[in-house]
Amino acid sequence: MGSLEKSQSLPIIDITSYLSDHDPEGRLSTSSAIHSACLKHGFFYLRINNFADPSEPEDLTKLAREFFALPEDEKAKIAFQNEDGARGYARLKENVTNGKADNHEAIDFYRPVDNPDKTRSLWGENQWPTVPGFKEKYEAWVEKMKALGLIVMEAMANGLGMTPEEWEGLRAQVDRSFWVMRVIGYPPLPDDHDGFSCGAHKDYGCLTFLYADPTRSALQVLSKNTSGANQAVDKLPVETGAEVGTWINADPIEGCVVVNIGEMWEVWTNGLYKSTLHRVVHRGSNYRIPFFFEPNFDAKVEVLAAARRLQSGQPKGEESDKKYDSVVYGEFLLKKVGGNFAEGKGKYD
Ligand SMILES: N=C(N)NCCCC[C@H](N)C(=O)O
Ligand SMILES: O=C(O)CCC(=O)C(=O)O
Ligand SMILES: [Fe+2]
Repeated sequence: MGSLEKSQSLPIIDITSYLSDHDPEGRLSTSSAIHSACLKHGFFYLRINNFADPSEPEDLTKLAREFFALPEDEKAKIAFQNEDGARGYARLKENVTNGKADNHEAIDFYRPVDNPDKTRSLWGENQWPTVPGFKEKYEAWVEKMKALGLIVMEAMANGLGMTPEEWEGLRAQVDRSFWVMRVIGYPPLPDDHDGFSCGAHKDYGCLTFLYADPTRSALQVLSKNTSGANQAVDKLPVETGAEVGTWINADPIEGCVVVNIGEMWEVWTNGLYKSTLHRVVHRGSNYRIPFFFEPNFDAKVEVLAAARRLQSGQPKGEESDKKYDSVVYGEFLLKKVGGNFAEGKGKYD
């Protein structure tokens, strides 16, 4: 019993077979494990210790600690309101989810754009802390996570039975990923806080790779599969929408990132994969770094034929009905980002 078992209710999948060309069987089983995890949970652990040295994210955490320890007026020098309303620092409780202030502070970075214009939402420039080494170390992490994004996307395409041509088509929607990197500082959530460290939400895009500090029971994932015999759960009520289920802890595992799929995967798979609600109840004081590998800003995301073949039960023939309208990722993102800040506080609300 105990928290380890809770963690293990989400599968642990090793990406090593996709790091070389020499393991076709390993790739097959990795892809099918990811496929099952996406069908069942929308969440899994990805073992990446053969891809990224564990000391790298630890360095990032130290740099984050240095920045967040600065006086508020120093941090305000890179406030998101000074830029495009999205890129930069957001103070404690400035982010809002489901109408309630989130008990965290954060810096958001996005893919740089060709002709920055800070009067357009999302279209400005990243604001980097002056903490020595911050920009270099974080930029190196972005490069790593972008590469990992493409690798996991290919594994997922294989798991869905996409042809090589179909994978090329999907790849072309994510090869200029409009990625987001957040550096989040969580102070301990007080008992009387009306809300969460981060309220229940789905991620917006494609794949989230979360490097998490060791604080346990912080990230909680909504599980609709409550019948698992071994599944230790926190029987907490679910307060958003019509969703029913139980919250399970996704505690960090050494050498792994926590991966979850965003809403664009629901569209691509015609609802076969569900993007899962999650929230954060952080009782400690620490730093977490989610990297969001997202589609290209102008990607037209539409139901994939491979998903419709799977749904019809005839992998070579018939296709199921289309249940999702297509979405331009950047338009979807703009709406989401517009709702992320308290009324009157955001620049473009
Ligand atoms: N790009 C992502 N996923 N950022 C984190 C989203 C946190 C929830 C957000 N405040 C909301 O209300 O949607
Ligand atoms: O900090 C975490 O554990 C998760 C944060 C998260 O869900 C998000 O930023 O989208
Ligand atoms: Fe999230």
